[in-house]
Amino acid sequence: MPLPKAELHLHIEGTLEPELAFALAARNGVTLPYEDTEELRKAYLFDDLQSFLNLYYELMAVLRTEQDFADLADAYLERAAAQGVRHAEIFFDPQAHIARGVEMGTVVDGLWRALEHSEEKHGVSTRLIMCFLRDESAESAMATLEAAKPHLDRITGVGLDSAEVGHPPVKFREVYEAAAALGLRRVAHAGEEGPPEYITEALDVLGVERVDHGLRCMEDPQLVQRLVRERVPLTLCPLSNVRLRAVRVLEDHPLRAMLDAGLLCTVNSDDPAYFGGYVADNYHAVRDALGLELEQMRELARNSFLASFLEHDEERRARYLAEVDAYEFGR
Ligand SMILES: Nc1ncnc2[nH]cnc12
Ligand SMILES: [Zn+2]
Repeated sequence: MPLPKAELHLHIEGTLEPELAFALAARNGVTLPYEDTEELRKAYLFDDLQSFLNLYYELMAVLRTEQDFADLADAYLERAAAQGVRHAEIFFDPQAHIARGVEMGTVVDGLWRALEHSEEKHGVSTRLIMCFLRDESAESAMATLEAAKPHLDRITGVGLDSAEVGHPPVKFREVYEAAAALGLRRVAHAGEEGPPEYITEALDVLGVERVDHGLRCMEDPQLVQRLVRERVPLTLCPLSNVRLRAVRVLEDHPLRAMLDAGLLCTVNSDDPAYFGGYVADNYHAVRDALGLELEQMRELARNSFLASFLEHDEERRARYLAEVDAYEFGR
């Protein structure tokens, strides 16, 4: 049995495996510019975030109906459960779908079809986090928030993703203020490719409660001190960082140094269909590359529940934490 954990940084569109992409393409009469899954997999060699995003947005063309989104989410939840995930806070990118004529309601209702049965079917509790594309305008983000209003009973929070450099958090100040006024939780990608200043800005201007990635905080010791002091969780994605060349090899990943510094680190998969592993694969990869002790593996799992948006369900959080404490490795 794998170590129980929460996954807090997972783009549902990034779980689109080549086999499902081709199945959905056939179902929807969409032609993909790849002969087969093998040829598609050969395109999974990325130079940076943008080169990945190009393929990520291209493949989304196969997602058209509620059932497509339901199938996508259900496939993820099944895999996640097998990797020990007990709770998943799932990002989705509505603007990327709306741009193709797929409405917000289709996306949310479709995802919900899978999420509403997730506990009984997979033993995984869930939350949905709607991300704004930071390389689109602030006006577009605001219109997206407006379009989400009829669905807010199923959306826990907002996030910020896509191409980071040149799109600082401050661009989305008003949108985040409006989201906060609606009672939505706030997170943002910052410090993946962008500088440490983007992390500070995400905290001070957007009021985020968690930083997605936050990798580059290590360049600024004062920022590290602040993140430790304020117990700001970071949702790290080690295999993603290697594939998108934020770090050269996993052995160079700063995770161990970050834990030693007292940062509240979590390990997540980001876009597992593209980066060579789901969340337990990420845990195992960092354990092997960085020589993490079993107690550090437990710390990562504990952190994932502590950093989750489960506070309206403290009983459940306590149950998950107890499962981590009781977990025996190697059994
Ligand atoms: N790692 C990542 N960074 C920014 N935007 C993304 N969208 C999907 N994955 C992403
Ligand atoms: Zn991400």
